Amino acid sequence: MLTNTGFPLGYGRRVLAEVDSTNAEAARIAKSLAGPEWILALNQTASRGRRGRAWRFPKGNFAGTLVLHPTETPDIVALRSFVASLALYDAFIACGVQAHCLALKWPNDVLLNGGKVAGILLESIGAGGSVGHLAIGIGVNLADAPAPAEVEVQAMRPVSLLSETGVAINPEEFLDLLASAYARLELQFTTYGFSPIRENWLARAAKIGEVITARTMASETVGTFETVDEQGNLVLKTTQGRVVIAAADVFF
Ligand SMILES: O=C(O)CCCC[C@@H]1SC[C@@H]2NC(=O)N[C@@H]21
Repeated sequence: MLTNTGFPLGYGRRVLAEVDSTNAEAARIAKSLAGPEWILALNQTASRGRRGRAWRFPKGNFAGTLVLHPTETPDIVALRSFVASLALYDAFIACGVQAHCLALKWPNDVLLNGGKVAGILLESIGAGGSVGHLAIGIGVNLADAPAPAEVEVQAMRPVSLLSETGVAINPEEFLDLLASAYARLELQFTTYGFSPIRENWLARAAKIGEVITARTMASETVGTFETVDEQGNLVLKTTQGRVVIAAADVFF
């Protein structure tokens, strides 16, 4: 259900002119929030990406974090990266992007015409073994993308929504689409569990059935991308048999 401002009921929304990182802001304010809250920054000065990488943020792009207060165990909480990827997919469709141009890359990138248009950084905020609060940080190249030379060698080619499709949308409009899509999928996740999310994710996955490389700091595994299991792990069929991978960077 939407409020009369077009934002999903029960979700808070704050727009900051500038912040270091919306995920850092999420960590600062999470305890003071009574419910789910979207934090959008129109300028972000210290954007962070997965695995300690920097994330380039030119003005006009989307930098937002959803703060949640989940009560499940950490392994279930982490599956929300798939919920967020699907929400991004649906938000792009709502912007007018053709479905055949979009794909989801494990664990949680969104590809547009084969290039990376959006990334997700999931961080738990809390003490001890409990998650406490969850920050789902989302960066979307709406207007501009880094030049290939600005990202790691072998990283996916960065692309922007504007350059690939001609669709011009500002971050606040994009937030409305994303927040609606996320709220619908979050309800599906908490009601029916991971199965429907997993099926929808797999139906949109890039390179299923093809040979890919999964790389961690310690090892590299080359194999056929078989599936993503019920725990969200990547499953590769290799010459040594089935390999189940919980965390890695994937290269095509
Ligand atoms: O490495 C990735 O693919 C994830 C990038 C996530 C970037 C977003 S922008 C909003 C939020 N705030 C941050 O500092 N990072 C995330």
